[in-house]
Amino acid sequence: MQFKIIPHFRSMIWGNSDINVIFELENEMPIGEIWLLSGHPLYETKLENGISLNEFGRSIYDSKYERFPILIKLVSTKQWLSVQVHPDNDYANSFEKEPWGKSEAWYFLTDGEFAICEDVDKMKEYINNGKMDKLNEVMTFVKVRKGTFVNIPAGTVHALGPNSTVIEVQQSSDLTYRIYDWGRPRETHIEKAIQVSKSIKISDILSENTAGLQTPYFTFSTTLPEKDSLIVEIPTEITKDFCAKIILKETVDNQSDKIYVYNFL
Ligand SMILES: O=P(O)(O)OC[C@H]1O[C@@H](O)[C@@H](O)[C@@H](O)[C@@H]1O
Repeated sequence: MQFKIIPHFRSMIWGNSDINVIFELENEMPIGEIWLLSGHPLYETKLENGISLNEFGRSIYDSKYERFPILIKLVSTKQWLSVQVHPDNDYANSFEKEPWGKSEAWYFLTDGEFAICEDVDKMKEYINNGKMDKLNEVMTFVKVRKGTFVNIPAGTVHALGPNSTVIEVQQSSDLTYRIYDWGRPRETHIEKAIQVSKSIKISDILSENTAGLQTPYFTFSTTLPEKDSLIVEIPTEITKDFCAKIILKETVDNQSDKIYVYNFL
């Protein structure tokens, strides 16, 4: 059985107006995110048959989760996103009354760029000395090729770069603590960010020339699982009818123009 999921478009200051053109959208602001699959209260996606994702989820896992446990977006950029960090489960439970933190991972559909901070103590020094506009000095900048996977565990200080389009899989959370927004006037959340930031090495999160990656929360891959599983299938080419599909306990042929998310229940 397969169910198409109706996508939802979110404008972002750093978004990519090419997406507005592809989907023939009239929004004045560029679209930055297409929410492909979400049970999050900010936007709950519906399946093609009118059922909400959470309703569908409950028919599978009963009341084990308060909402569908993963959230999948297409993120497309023209500018840098903020330098930011996400909390882990413990912090989100204790201080945000949220069921989950936000570990995430990206698959680059285009060549692109991102940055992370490998030395959080140094970042704190810069923040304490008011050197916010020099934070780029404590970031490691990485250019990547189309087809690269990047894991961003909660606590990683990161920024997705301009002219990058990624499929982003994450725990179902919208908790983002911004540290620096490149001079744009949006709110920052420095105190919380400092509490949750961890030093992470590039070599531990970059997966080039691999079939995918596994996190404690999901598997994200160019290949299908060996055993029957609940699978989300995502196309790698963006066309007007671009959408994710849920595939339920069915043997599907591995297709080279699709990527898959599974092992998330
Ligand atoms: O705070 P801004 O720059 O708008 O970025 C917010 C976005 O950041 C990305 O890294 C992802 O975590 C997205 O899920 C999130 O919505």
